[in-house]
Amino acid sequence: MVRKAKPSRRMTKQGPPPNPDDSLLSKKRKSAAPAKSSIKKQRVEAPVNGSAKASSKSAGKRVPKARSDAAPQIVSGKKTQTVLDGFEDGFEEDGVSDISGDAIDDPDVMEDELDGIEEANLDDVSDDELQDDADDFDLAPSDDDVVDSDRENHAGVWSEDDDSDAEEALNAANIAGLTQKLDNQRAQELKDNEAELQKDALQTNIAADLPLSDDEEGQQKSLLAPDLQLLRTRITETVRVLTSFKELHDPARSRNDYTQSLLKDICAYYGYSPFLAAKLFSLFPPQEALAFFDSNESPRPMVIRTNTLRTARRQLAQALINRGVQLQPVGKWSKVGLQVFESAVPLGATPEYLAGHYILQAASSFLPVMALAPQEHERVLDMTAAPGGKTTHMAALMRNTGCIFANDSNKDRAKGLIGNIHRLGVKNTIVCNYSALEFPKVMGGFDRVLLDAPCSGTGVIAKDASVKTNKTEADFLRLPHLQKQLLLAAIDSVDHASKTGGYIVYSTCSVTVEENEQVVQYALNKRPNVRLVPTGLVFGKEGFVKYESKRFHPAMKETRRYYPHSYNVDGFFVAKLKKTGPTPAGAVKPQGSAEDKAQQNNGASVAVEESEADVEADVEAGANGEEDVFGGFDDEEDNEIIDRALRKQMRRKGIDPRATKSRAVKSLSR
Ligand SMILES: C[S@@+](CC[C@H](N)C(=O)[O-])C[C@H]1O[C@@H](n2cnc3c(N)ncnc32)[C@H](O)[C@@H]1O
Repeated sequence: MVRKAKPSRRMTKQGPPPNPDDSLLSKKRKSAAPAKSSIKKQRVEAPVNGSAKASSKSAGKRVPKARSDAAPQIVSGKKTQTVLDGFEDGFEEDGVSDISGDAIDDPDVMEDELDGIEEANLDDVSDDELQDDADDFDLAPSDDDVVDSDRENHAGVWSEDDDSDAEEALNAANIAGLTQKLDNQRAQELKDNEAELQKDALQTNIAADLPLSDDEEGQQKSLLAPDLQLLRTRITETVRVLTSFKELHDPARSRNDYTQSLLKDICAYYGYSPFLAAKLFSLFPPQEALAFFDSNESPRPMVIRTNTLRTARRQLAQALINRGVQLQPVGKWSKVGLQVFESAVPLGATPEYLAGHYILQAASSFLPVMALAPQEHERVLDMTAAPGGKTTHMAALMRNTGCIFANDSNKDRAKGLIGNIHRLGVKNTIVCNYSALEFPKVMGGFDRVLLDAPCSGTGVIAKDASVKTNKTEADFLRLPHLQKQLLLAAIDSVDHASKTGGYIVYSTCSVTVEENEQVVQYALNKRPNVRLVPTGLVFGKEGFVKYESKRFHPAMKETRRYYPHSYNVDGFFVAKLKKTGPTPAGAVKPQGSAEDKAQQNNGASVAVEESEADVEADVEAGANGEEDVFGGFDDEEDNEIIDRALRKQMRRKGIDPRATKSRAVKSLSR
């Protein structure tokens, strides 16, 4: 009987959350230096079973690293049992396509490995048999498995032929040498610790930036190390006051006063620019904001998506378990995700990886594709597709039928896209290399379009800490402008009369309102022939209908927001739109479409049906007596601000602002 240990926060399944609480407020901050992403680093120490420490140690013993190419075998009965627990609640029905003969015959599938995996079907094996199998493989490494380098080295020195004097002398010399070595090591450690403390103190720069009370100053002078602790305590205390302001505030200080000093502390503690700290802080109540900042200091769990064109999740799980990977289904909401807790092998280089049985993909990246729900035999456009995580997911859902156009404007990134398409055995996809802005002209009439837009990345700060400092006001003008234009292009590329679809999904890995609700609202205003519909996703927070002075369409609550502190996934936004009528006059028509031909033949404009969303928006606008209830979408004004921001940014990047605008835009959006 295997008892399950209470999982740590990092190992909890991704999905519907525990509420953020104070326990989340005690993580050490991470500097804004770009995070290096390596598989090793992403490894989560928490085990599937037992305490984190004990398990990671024993796993290290049980699974020698050099065994990545070893023949599949069950390494530990305990581990197998644990994963079976996961299978019970998470693997009931994979709902995946059978592995078609085609897929297996594909020359780039490793036949041997597939055979092995087919044999490892858990359905066919009883629990007892599994336990028996597991017992055959002892947890302790056998003599054959482990090369004891110490034993080899000492053999010459301590052989039975040595005479005892020489042995003693050698022993003494050995001990002296060892002692010296340990002393040196210790001295070096002390030096390193000192340097680390100094560095921390420099990074926080507290003394220079913040006015401190006499008490705090006294404490600060005594040692540099407690600075962070002091700062943390003050942050927690200020949040406490802001949360129960009436009861706890000092009458001499206003709410704004508290908020400003809290923001300063947040910048110092976590390393954000004041601009971004304020922007992100404004999205949440103070306590939740802190949980958000904290969660950006630790990585999200590593997740892989089963490629159901090649295998089934249960089979993949078994194959990886046999290689010493500890994993579990990502949560009930996904039938293809596996969360990896620890791996004895590099997950980007296993035979299963090379054979395209899975792709390393963040859990939240599943969500836009699940919302789009592409159907078999449809014609689908992925406007910004590289490196293809979502394209290949769509191909799997469509069981390699129909046709996907996978487009990306960046040629280099498109190479990665092509690589993934080949590795994963995708056969229904055409890769193209246009600016997606051109798309309705290049081709239209799609059943569904995915726009996974380029964005500021404020949802993935845990992966790329440089976002903390390198995003400026100009980025939050330039990016939303591009996103708005791209979304219009996406809408115009869809066939409103599609028998099976007519849907557009807009997503970003950013949490800012400017890049999400505001972009969707702009599209609702400009395209009365679309309306927001439910995403069909079983978890996620509602999009804002109200943010600061802005008011959005009530249907904006159908959009979904994802936060690292709420669901332990990357920050994400997903909106789903249904096209209800033809593209309005004046908008670019899909080339070759009936509307395009009609326009070219008659020079006449096509009538626009008024959508529900539009009528509602008009009614609301009228009721408020305002011209534009949502405000802030004045194109001319927008363009002027963006031009100015672009010129400024170009000068900073050393580009001549007198260069043509289109060239400048191109160079900056690269
Ligand atoms: C968020 S990434 C897409 C990730 C991709 N959907 C996936 O799941 O692997 C955004 C992509 O948009 C591309 N991009 C940026 N501007 C574009 C444009 N105007 N037209 C087409 N692609 C663009 C970038 O090269 C980048 O690959």
